[in-house]
Amino acid sequence: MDMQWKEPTLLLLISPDSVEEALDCERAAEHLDIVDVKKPDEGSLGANFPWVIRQIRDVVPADKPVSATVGDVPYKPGTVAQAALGAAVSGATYIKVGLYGCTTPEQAVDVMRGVVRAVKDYRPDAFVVASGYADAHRIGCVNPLAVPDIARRSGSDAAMLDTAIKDGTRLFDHVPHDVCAEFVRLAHDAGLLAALAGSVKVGDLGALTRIGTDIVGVRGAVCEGGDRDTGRIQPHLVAAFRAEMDRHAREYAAAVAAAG
Ligand SMILES: O=C[C@H](O)COP(=O)(O)O
Repeated sequence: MDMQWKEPTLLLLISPDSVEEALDCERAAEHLDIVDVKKPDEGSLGANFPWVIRQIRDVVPADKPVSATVGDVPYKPGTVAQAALGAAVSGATYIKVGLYGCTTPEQAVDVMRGVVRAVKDYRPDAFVVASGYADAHRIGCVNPLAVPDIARRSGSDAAMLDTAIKDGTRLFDHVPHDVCAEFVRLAHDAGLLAALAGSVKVGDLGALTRIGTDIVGVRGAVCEGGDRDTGRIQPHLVAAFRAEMDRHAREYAAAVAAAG
C-alpha cells in the first residue's frame, strides 16, 4: 500500500435528507466540513428537491459548503447537465453525480463534461464531483479505478466512490484497502481530490487517513442506531466521528514524524 506522507486534511461530508436533519448538522457544524443534500429513498446518490437544497442552504452556516447529489444518473448527458445546473441554481456549490447508468468511461466522460460546463458556466467556483460505485460489479457501471481519469478528462474537481446498494456491505468489502489507496493515488496524480464513502464506520478511519483520502462521506454512521433509512442524524454522533478523525490524523502525523 502506498503510504507516502502528505499532511492529513480529511474533510467530513455529512448527508442530511431534509431541512430537519440539516438543522441537526447545523448543531454539529463545528465538527463537519460539508453538508451534502440527498434523498436516500431515491437511491444511493438520490437527488432532493430544489426547494429543499435552497432551504438547507439557508439554515447551514454560510462558511459551510452545501453539496447536492444529482442522482444515480442514466447515460443521458443533456438531462443530467440540466439537473446539475438545477442543483447549482438552488444554492449547492458541490455538485455530486453518481455515474450509475454509464457502462464505459467514454459515456461517463460525456455525462461529466456536460455537468462541468452547465455548472461552471453558471458558477465558475463550483466544485464538481464525479462519483462511481465501489460495488460497480453488482450494477454493471464503470470500474472504480476508471473514475479518477473520467473526472480528469471531464474537468471535474474530485473523484469519488460510494456504494450503490445499501444492504450493509461497505466500501472496503468491495474495494480493498490497497485498491482504495490506488484510487486516491490516481486522483492525486490527476490533480483531483479523492472522496470515499459507502457505509463507512469509525473503524475505517485509520485506513482512510493513511491512504490520504481527502473527503469522507457519511450518513449511516452518524444516524441514530446506525440506520441511514430510519435513523435521524445525531449531532453527538457527528462530534464523536470527528473526534476519531482528529485522533487518527494526530496519530498518523506522529508516526510519520517518528519514522523520520
Ligand atoms: O456521501 C455519502 C453518503 O451519504 C454515505 O452514506 P452511508 O454512510 O450511509 O453509506
